[in-house]
Amino acid sequence: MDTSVFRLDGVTKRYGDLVALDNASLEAGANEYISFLGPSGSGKTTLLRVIAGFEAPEAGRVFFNGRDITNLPAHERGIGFVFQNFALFPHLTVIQNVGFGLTHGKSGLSAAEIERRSLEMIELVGLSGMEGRGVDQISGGQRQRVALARTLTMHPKLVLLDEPLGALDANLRSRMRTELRAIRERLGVTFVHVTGSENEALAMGDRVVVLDRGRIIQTGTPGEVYDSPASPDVAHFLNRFNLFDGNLSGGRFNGVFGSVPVPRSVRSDRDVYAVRYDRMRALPVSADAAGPAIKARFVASEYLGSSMMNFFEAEDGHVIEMEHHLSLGTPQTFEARQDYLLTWNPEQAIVFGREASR
Ligand SMILES: Nc1ncnc2c1ncn2[C@@H]1O[C@H](COP(=O)(O)OP(=O)(O)OP(=O)(O)O)[C@@H](O)[C@H]1O
Repeated sequence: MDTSVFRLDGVTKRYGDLVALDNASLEAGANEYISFLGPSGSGKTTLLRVIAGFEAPEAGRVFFNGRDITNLPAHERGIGFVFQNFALFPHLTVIQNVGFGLTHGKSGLSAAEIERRSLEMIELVGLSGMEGRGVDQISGGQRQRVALARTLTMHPKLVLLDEPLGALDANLRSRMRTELRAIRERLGVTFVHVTGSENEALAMGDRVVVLDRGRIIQTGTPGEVYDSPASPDVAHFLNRFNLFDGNLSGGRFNGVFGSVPVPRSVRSDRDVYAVRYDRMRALPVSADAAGPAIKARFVASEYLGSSMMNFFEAEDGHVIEMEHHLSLGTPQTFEARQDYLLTWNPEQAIVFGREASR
């Protein structure tokens, strides 16, 4: 039996010669929160639009609640969609926007029932007291909540969110993240969320789906994707790894940092050595590093709230990032334009290569 809320089977979508989605297959269960992560143009929005029914795929099938909906028009699918720009009706009040789908659709509900459901959703998204305001009299974050409440009043089992937090400032974004998760848990809705931000994808998703050039290149929990990126591209999109080119041969990786034994490696079409930013250590340039080491010049630090990011530049121009979590104690300070020796424990590196063991 098909217990998934939605399932994609080999979906391909082309725009002329461009393959926007290439044989994408994916399944989501009830009450899951899925994030799509990928660089600009990787097909995230296209995937969302195919599920919603705004785009018809050239190949493959789309199932929703066990039913093949590939040829069903968007408005008959019962799938909620929150647009990037919220797409609210500017001349309507908050409550009129929230109740719009029920008032103008085929709900058959009485005006009193529509009002009750709209008020319930307005409360859920934390906008009680603002029902009568025009949507031009509320903030960006509040408009985002109106858009969400408008979708939720229709009681969809699946809600698609296209970069819903992109228009919000950092503070509001992190509050909305928490609220979206809470709403999901209260209503038992499956959310699919498109984001270009690796932080958001890792923070919000029960599962993260990584896209690149129209292909799904990895699906896993945030922990799995973070700890075991499937390819150098995934490691690159996560924006948490220093990546070094080189050569994997006979169980050793030869790179700019020397020749290092590689106990485990991941099969890939190219040889890349990845070290997480928070695994890097800086020693005085005269120190004798026992393992891999690169001489690099300190460029700048950036305070990120819970951690400090330090930027170094190697002699070949490669920028190397080193993160220090402030929970681990006071960060090291570095002298501008001074050289340091950057090193790490090779056990903690992730190595990709053509001759890899798996
Ligand atoms: N209507 C369209 N006509 C032609 N090409 C399109 C159309 N919509 C999208 N594309 C192309 O399809 C590819 C995938 O686009 P899509 O919008 O899905 O990417 P995305 O991952 O959502 O990107 P972003 O993060 O920039 O929004 C891109 O190369 C884009 O230019």
